[in-house]
Amino acid sequence: MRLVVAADDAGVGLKNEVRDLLATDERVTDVIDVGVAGPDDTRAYPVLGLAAAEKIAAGEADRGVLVCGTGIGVAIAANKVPGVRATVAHDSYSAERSVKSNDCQVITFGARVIGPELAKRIVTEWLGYTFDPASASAAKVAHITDYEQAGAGT
Ligand SMILES: O=C(CO)[C@H](O)COP(=O)(O)O
Repeated sequence: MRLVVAADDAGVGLKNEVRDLLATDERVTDVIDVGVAGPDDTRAYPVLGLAAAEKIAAGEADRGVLVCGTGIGVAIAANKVPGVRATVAHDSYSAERSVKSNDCQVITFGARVIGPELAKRIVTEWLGYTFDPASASAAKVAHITDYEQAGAGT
């Protein structure tokens, strides 16, 4: 699995911890870090959330882990990229359902909300979940995709 990671200055510490963990996971073949590299880079969360989501939309990454202060801003930004589904998930059950129910490719964390050990545990679990396209959830996700592809609001 190819992962993309990104964070703003509020999330960079947690992002780097998660990135380093992912690099040691045998299920992960590649980790693309689109930044920021450190807290001195003050580019705002939408820049990083969009950059990471575009890697997924372009087929360069399979999934992403994004971090900002709350996880909310990067999730909103990532969800603006067609075909990308992102959510904050600070608990194990939500992380599981984000994949199994919603086929989310992106999980986001708030570095001001969740501690690094819990975030890393959730990411480790999250890597093991897959979406079943034959499940009853598939038609529900397809409804969203169909709306998006038809041109939202048109
Ligand atoms: O959490 C954030 C966006 O959801 C970000 O890290 C901080 O945003 P701000 O409160 O607008 O500075």
